[in-house]
Amino acid sequence: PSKFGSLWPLPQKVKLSAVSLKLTGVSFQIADAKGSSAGSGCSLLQDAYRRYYEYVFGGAKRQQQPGKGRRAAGPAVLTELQVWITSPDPECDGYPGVASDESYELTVDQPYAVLKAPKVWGALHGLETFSQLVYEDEYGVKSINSTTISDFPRFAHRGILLDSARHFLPIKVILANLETMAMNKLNVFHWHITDDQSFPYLSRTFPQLSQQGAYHPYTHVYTPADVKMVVEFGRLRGIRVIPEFDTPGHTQSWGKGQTDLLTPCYSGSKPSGSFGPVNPILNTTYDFMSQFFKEISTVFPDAYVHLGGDEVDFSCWKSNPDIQTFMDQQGFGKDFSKLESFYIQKLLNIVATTQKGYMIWQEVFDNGVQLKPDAVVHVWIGGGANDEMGKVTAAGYTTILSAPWYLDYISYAQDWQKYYKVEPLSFNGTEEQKKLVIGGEACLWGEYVDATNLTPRLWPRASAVAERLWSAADVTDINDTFNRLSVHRCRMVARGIPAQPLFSSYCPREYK
Ligand SMILES: CC(=O)N[C@H]1NC[C@H](CO)[C@H](O)[C@@H]1O
Repeated sequence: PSKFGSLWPLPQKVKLSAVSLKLTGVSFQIADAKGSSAGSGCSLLQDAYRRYYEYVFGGAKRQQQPGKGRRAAGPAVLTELQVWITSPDPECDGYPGVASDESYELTVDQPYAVLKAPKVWGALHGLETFSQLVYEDEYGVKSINSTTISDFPRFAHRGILLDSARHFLPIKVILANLETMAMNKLNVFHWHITDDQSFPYLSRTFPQLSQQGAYHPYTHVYTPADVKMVVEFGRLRGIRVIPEFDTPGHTQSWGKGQTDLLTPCYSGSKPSGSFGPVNPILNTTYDFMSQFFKEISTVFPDAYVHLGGDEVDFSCWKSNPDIQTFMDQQGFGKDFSKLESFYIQKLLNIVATTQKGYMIWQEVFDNGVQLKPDAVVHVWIGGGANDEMGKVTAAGYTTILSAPWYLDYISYAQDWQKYYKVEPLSFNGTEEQKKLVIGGEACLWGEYVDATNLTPRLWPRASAVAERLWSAADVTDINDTFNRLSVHRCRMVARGIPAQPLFSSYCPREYK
């Protein structure tokens, strides 16, 4: 077993002792400390206390009395975890953001434990850590060792991308994923909500988009109420919900409901009947995008929206005579990346007027688009990602890394180890450049993933990314990690998450 018990991700500073304290469901409670700036009106914390009480004691089906079984000499009992929010503004009713303070300090001692955090976001992480310190003996009696922990994340942006366009993901699965993210201290849900295959987002302004573009207009859509539920469920767990509406490529489904939006492709002098990327030469395109992203800015409260911009295929633009004429007028010659940049530039300006920051896939940067200083460039292309990290940060842009963490690629054996061994700052650059890397995301694209296999394919492989993004850079001992991750995986299983096994072994409480 690991010297750090089963803590995952590993906190920055941990001092575990051998002094064990008993705790029983009947005599233990989680409560607001007297001096806390968050009182009983802070429903985010009250909700979390109940959730974590359930995690610690809920699983104990067996009746438990303190002192049953091996009689310890006068076992010390832990009766309370006191939660103390120290900042005058606990941010109870706020939303997490890239600058949120997620730090906490946890001291477990007799007769009670104290969890101190400037904001509720750190308290949520401290509650998860506390729940991970509790262990039970063969009689089901719970214990915790006296401990002092001081913790904070190495990176601010620690995300999971899910793709609800290649396969529709039922809300239940999305919420379960948010719950599991919280168990791993991940704090960004990148919702790749639309793509070529389907448009499941029900827009109030343009209802025909899902009416025509969803796999099915009633059973395979996300209503405004569904979106609100995902956003609030995430907020209560300190998780940002960043939607991605990917354009100008990956937009076939948009054209079903918005008929003049996509570029008509030509074969010879006639339209072929197929369509390509968003048509960048029509004013109606930008009128539509203005209204659409205005709505998005009101439905999703996060300060950022992801605008995509990946994998734009130029062949359709090349075939269209009106596009040709436009290219000539603009003096773009045959360089279609200039046309892509023309479109993206106008889109970024539209989104900027909605007071949102934006994230974009790296091609937008690679194609020389003028970005706002707070733009976030998302590095995803495999092979050469280190060079790309160097280039993007040298240009002064905030950057997140996904390239080595495409979890939709599966293989035999323990591939989590290669995700774990990634060092996001291993590229050549100055300290200044390294500071621009705010974190990363594990991506589970949906071509081969739906509700039947999402969770076991994502967990515990994504847990490896979670520790890489939370813990100190020098946490690299793969053997200690294997032991901790094995226990962590069984804890997720015990909490009802069908996380797949690392290797041959067993869990005290198997999935059922
Ligand atoms: C940014 C990005 O990754 N774009 C595409 N690249 C390949 C992926 C599958 O691995 C998805 O198809 C995704 O839509």
